[in-house]
Amino acid sequence: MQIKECIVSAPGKAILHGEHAVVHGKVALAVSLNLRTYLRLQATSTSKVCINLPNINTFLSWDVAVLKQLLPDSGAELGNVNELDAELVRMLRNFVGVSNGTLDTRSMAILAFLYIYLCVFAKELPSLTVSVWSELPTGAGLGSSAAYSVCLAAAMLSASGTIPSPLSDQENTARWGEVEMELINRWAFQGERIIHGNPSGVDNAVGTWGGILRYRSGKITALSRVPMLRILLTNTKVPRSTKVLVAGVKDKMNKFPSIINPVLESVDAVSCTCEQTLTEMASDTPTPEHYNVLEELIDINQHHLNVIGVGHTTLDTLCQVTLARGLHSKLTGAGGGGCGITLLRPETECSVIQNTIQDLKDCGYDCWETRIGAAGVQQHSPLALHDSGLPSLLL
Ligand SMILES: Nc1ncnc2c1ncn2[C@@H]1O[C@H](COP(=O)(O)OP(=O)(O)O)[C@@H](O)[C@H]1O
Ligand SMILES: C[C@@](O)(CCOP(=O)(O)O)CC(=O)O
Ligand SMILES: [Mg+2]
Repeated sequence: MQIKECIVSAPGKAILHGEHAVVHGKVALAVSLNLRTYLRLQATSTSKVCINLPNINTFLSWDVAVLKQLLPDSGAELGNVNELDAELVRMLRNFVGVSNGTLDTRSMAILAFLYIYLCVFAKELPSLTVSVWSELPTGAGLGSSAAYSVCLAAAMLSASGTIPSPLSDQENTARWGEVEMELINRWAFQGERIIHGNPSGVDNAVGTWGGILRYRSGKITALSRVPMLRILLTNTKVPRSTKVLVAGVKDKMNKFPSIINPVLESVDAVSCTCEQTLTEMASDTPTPEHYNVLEELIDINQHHLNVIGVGHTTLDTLCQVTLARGLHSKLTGAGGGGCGITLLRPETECSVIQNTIQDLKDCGYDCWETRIGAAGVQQHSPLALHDSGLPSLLL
């Protein structure tokens, strides 16, 4: 099979409000980040499928003939785009040698890759090499799993000819149309399901569309009128697993439904109030009162997230250290460690920001000001990335 080589990228995300609640049908507001995952797919004639994942120190290859044995004899259609094929996942777990409850970083990345590869190329498995490299910290709440899944979906759909390349001759970087992005998003969601267990779909939606999104039960709305927000990102560097944290919230809901459900309702109201405030700020000149509301919402939500059991002492420290400088923070993503966001007000002085960053670095955290609203999934010409500082295996 003649496949089309390609290089794609997708952004990470920060959730402003609604993490965890969004898994249970509540509203989340999420923004794309200027940190991306890049994937290069190359055609080979080795009769092998190779995957290079330097961020997680994983370099593997399989014979195409061996992978063919995983396809059903009947020629029945494999996992369609709307549903995870439980039988294929079970076979892949056996093949990779992992149990159902595995949290192993490598196994989940490999399972997601093989699943999408087998489903998209089911008719004729090609030999190829896929290399992925990310600017995002892995497993820290910034949606690295979704950016990885979006890249896998975009590259394999494109290489198989299922979606056309959006790049014209003169272009270095281009984006797909709505129909193609819809398909990429759906396959990426299946990748997220393999990595997360029970994802809401908000992360892969941001990785696909980029920008600032409102997300509720699969309904994605781009917020076009929002003020330019300045945000500090802090990585506590405490490792955690989204899958475990999401399952923990579900357990708490089952144990104390009358206590936890109202908290999730309240998180929903926080997201809606934040959306309303952002819309007001974009239509009028943002006032200090608007920022006061945004700060209060951050504090309220951080308490809620602690109540549902996804806080961490390092995140408490983040909130205390930034509050000592007059700034408000909350965890972002699954919590339990990982990253937090801090809102910067327009009048916040440079020296305050620099001192806050230094305080947080002194705690052993990484901290930087981020730019939000980056483009969603893109295809690049090899030329576009030549001076980009990406590792040579991608160029
Ligand atoms: N660059 C990457 N290369 C390989 N696997 C990745 C990469 N980024 C993310 N992953 C996969 O995603 C998992 C992390 O997902 P998750 O626990 O949801 O955290 P995050 O908040 O970063 O999305 C990793 O264990 C790995 O399986
Ligand atoms: C906790 C959750 O709301 C976000 C998880 O984000 P991350 O994997 O921690 O980047 C889960 C989800 O929405 O699927
Ligand atoms: Mg994730």
